[in-house]
Amino acid sequence: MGHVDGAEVAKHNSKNSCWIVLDSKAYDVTSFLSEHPGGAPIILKNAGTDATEEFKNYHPLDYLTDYLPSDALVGPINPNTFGQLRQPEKEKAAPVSDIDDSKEVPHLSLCVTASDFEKAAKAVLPHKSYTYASTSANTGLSLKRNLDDWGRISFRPRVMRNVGDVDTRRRIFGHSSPYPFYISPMGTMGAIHAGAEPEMIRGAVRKGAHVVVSTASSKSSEQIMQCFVEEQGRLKNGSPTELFYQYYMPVDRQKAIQLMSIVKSCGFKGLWITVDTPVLGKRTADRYLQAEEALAVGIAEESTAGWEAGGDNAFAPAMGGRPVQGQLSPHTTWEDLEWIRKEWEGPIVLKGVQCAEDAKLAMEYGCNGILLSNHGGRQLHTAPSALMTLLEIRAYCPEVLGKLEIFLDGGLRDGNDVLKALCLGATAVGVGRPFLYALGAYGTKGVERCVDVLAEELQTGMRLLGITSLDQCRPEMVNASRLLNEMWRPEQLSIKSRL
Ligand code: HEM
Ligand SMILES: Cc1cc2nc3c(=O)[nH]c(=O)nc-3n(C[C@H](O)[C@H](O)[C@H](O)COP(=O)(O)O)c2cc1C
Repeated sequence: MGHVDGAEVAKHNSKNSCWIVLDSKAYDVTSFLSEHPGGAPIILKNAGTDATEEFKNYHPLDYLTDYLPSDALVGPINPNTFGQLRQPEKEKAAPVSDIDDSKEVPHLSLCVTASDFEKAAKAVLPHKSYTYASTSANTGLSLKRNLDDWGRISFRPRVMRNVGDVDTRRRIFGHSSPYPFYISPMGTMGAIHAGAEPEMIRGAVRKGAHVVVSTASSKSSEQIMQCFVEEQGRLKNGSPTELFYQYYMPVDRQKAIQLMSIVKSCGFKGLWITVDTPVLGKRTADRYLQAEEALAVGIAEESTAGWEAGGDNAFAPAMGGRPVQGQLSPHTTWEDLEWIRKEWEGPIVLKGVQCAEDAKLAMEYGCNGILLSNHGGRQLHTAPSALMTLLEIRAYCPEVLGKLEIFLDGGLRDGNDVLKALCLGATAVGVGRPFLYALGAYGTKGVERCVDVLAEELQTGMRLLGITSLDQCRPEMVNASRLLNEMWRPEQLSIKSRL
């Protein structure tokens, strides 16, 4: 294949003919524009340029062979002609290359609650990145409910209990952590901080918090695990942090098995299969942004193309808000757990269980844990909060609580609230956005601070509640009447036996 000159590539910079240089090779991506899960505008802005560095912020180079048809390759770039390429536009929705000094980020000490990190992130992140992190489904009611429900349960504290020393340790599948909370899986951290997942992991390891790593990460599983091992090495393997893997099942069975074997060989301690995303929810803020971007580069008609509305393989890891071909299948069923179990011997958690019936099924299918979650309010409109689902489980299939490890996530912004979940039978709680915002605004230091903020609230909360270890959490320490009043009730009370 002959070499191509930069000047030739530079000419192909429109939606009618769009070439781009990635990893020193020119590609004709004209027909791929409408299929790109991250949207056509971002590629068009980089048409005729060398976009390798920006590309690597979002995805591994393997994607070029995985997702582009082989005839898209035009040829390697003539090495002396890089200077002839178009120069990328200065002002674009790029991931933060570092903290942007021109914008004011509050001093880290001013982040006193977990919610404060959002304000800081909003101040420094590019609009697109902040939108990606903060967006939620439809009218935003699922997200709002997640945030509100923690406050709708109150404590019933005991006094005079000698609470001088408190122990906040908890185990997840036998792996001890200093805290009963962990960092939830979130995709595309490269859009939030140039250090991406490794930056997040470093903060977690320094504090001993467990992390669930997303399939949709900006870095490969191997890179993430390598960073983990290096950071552990720096701390003489003294950190209790372990990494678990959040699994979006690829449609292609071979790829699904291959991914699982990578996860296994990397040494992740458990598989958290996301089951609330057969298709992507309607991410409203992302949609506005896509429409604006498309209008700005004059391709409004592409923005309503079929690939946006969903299809057989509909799934997009968050930011683009578009379905990704070949990713999670809407055809997944409970029976799939049978072959998954053959391939994966370690703990399996179903992430995204939202009613008592499914909690019971998860137990019957041999799962080791369930994560009660509505994906941070990013999927189904008016989905139940995790607390609501937990109350349902207590009412209709309490046997699940003794058999499975129970995790909750969504809207937790105060360490005290973790205690409410534990009193009602949870093992631990996942925290998402606060850590992402902390990463975006302050990198590793922000992640560490976010752990400290939650941990301090938790410790104080335990003392004020009158307990010194988490084993002492009991249902009678909380008043959940308000949520119980609104809990789902079967039309016929015999449902309990049918669950
Ligand atoms: C031309 C070859 C390209 C291919 C094959 C490709 C492929 C993909 C795929 C498969 C995704 C889905 C997300 C995932 O699975 O991780 C994605 C998302 C994305 N891509 Fe690309 N991409 C290309 C070029 C680019 C370029 C040049 C940029 C930026 C300069 C870019 C920026 C993005 C962004 C921002 C997302 C959204 C990330 C998310 O939603 O999580 N892509 N791309
Ligand atoms: C920006 C962002 C990206 C996410 N990416 C994923 C993902 O790749 N896989 C997944 O299972 N859940 C993902 N989630 C959902 C989280 O794992 C978690 O369920 C949710 O964020 C918890 O709610 P919180 O952000 O209010 O704490 C994502 C959430 C956010 C905010």
